[in-house]
Amino acid sequence: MVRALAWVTFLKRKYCPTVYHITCLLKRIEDIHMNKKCSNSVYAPGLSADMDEQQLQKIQDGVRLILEGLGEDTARSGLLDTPTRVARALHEFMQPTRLTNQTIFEKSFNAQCNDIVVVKNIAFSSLCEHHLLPFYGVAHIAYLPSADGHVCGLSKLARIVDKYAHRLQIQEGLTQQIAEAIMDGTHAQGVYVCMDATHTCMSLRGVCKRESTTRTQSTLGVFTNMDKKQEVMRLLFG
Ligand SMILES: Nc1nc2c(ncn2[C@@H]2O[C@H](COP(=O)(O)OP(=O)(O)OP(=O)(O)O)[C@@H](O)[C@H]2O)c(=O)[nH]1
Ligand SMILES: [Zn+2]
Repeated sequence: MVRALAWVTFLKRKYCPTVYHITCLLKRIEDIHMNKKCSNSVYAPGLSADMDEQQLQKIQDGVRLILEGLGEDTARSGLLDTPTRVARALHEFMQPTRLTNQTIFEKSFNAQCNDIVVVKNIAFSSLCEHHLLPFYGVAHIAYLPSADGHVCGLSKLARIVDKYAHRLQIQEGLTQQIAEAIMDGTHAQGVYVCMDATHTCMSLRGVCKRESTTRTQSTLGVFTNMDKKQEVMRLLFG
């Protein structure tokens, strides 16, 4: 290891610019490869790991146009930095972590567990792909671990929720993607995901039904059996 580091230092010193460019190139190839390989990649589709100047510029230009469309003076002091702020906020929202599903579920614990595990009330927020307005609520997750009794860390279920929530979504698709990711990642025998959410596109505009909430569910593996599903519903909702 020490020798390798010394070697890198030597190379950098001697051929610094070339090494630098090769390192960048390799990193870029790795990024492209990771994004292609993992349809499960955490990157929101269309966004690269670090928003480049071009992407930033596009969003900023779009926000400026929206402001103009709203009849605003984009040169007034209060709005000067707004396009940049919105671009950064959107980017932050759409890209919370670089972890792939494989990395999230890398570790498992041999708990000899052959019963249902339930995690309730995992708060999430997402953006409705129809109106680009937030929808937010809680996810409830139940899974029956793999036949060999391995379980995943509880926080990983919340990480998966965040990963898929931080992109443009409809609630049904989000629910399904979370369930499938847990099923694949933990080799579970069954997964049940239920999400309750408020859609601001429905509560604050349009039909303006402030109190309305939407419940979606996805049922995989053994839980598609009615008895098992009822068991899981009892555990989750009493
Ligand atoms: N199924 C589903 N529909 C959603 C979700 N988020 C928003 N919508 C709905 O998407 C629909 C878009 O309908 P459109 O008629 O194309 O758009 P709109 O004219 O803005 O519709 P209104 O909201 O009824 O004013 C609306 O009915 C929204 O309530 C979601 O997560 N799942
Ligand atoms: Zn909407």
